[in-house]
Amino acid sequence: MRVDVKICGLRDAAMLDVAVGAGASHVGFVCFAPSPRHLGPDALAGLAATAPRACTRVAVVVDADDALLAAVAPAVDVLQLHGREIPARVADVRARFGKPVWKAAGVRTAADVRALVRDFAGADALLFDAKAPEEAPMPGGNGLRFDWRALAEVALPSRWVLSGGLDAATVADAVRLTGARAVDVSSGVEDAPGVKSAAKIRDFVKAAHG
Ligand SMILES: O=C(O)c1ccccc1NCC(=O)[C@H](O)[C@H](O)COP(=O)(O)O
Repeated sequence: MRVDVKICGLRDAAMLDVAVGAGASHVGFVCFAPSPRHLGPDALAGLAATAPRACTRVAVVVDADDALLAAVAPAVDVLQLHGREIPARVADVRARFGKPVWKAAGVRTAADVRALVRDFAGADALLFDAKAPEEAPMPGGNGLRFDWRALAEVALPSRWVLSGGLDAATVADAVRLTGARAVDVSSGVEDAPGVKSAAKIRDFVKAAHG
């Protein structure tokens, strides 16, 4: 079975086309003002509308309130909550907005992974990212990797996504070592923060599928 690939942090139609053409199954749009990949709700909706139906559109938000979620949810297929949302908030967002919810969080140790799996059984998928440094302005999109061995010690749910510091050079090993069926990348397919590279996107998807 082909590994699902989410190219995250897309900001323009040209790179969206590259991602879709390369074979990405998911495309991600970040709505979080401190991010160099930030799109406001209108820009996000406009770009998401151009994605083909076969591609799953994911909105990435951080501790978003209902007003923001109401603005982005109709434009996408999945809401990725990438902040300090608690399990009850995940359940609330699922019920209120009628979209699958991915809970994303930074992990460092097997204990972190175990806690996430235990606490967020109600999420439609878990996205394991690297823990951001305390001083980092963003909880994700930092190009940082965690020790994938943390995943091996925990019974994982059926739907989870491997993320954090992946690139074309590492993704095949990451898939082989973790058994991931879905991977996510942002910095690893960029030339600079927020500036996607067509060549890196193509290389990443090819390596993930390889
Ligand atoms: O990408 C961002 O700018 C971002 C900002 C705030 C929260 C989440 C963000 N990205 C979410 C993603 O799904 C990223 O692809 C994921 O964190 C991995 O990023 P990277 O390590 O740069 O590949």
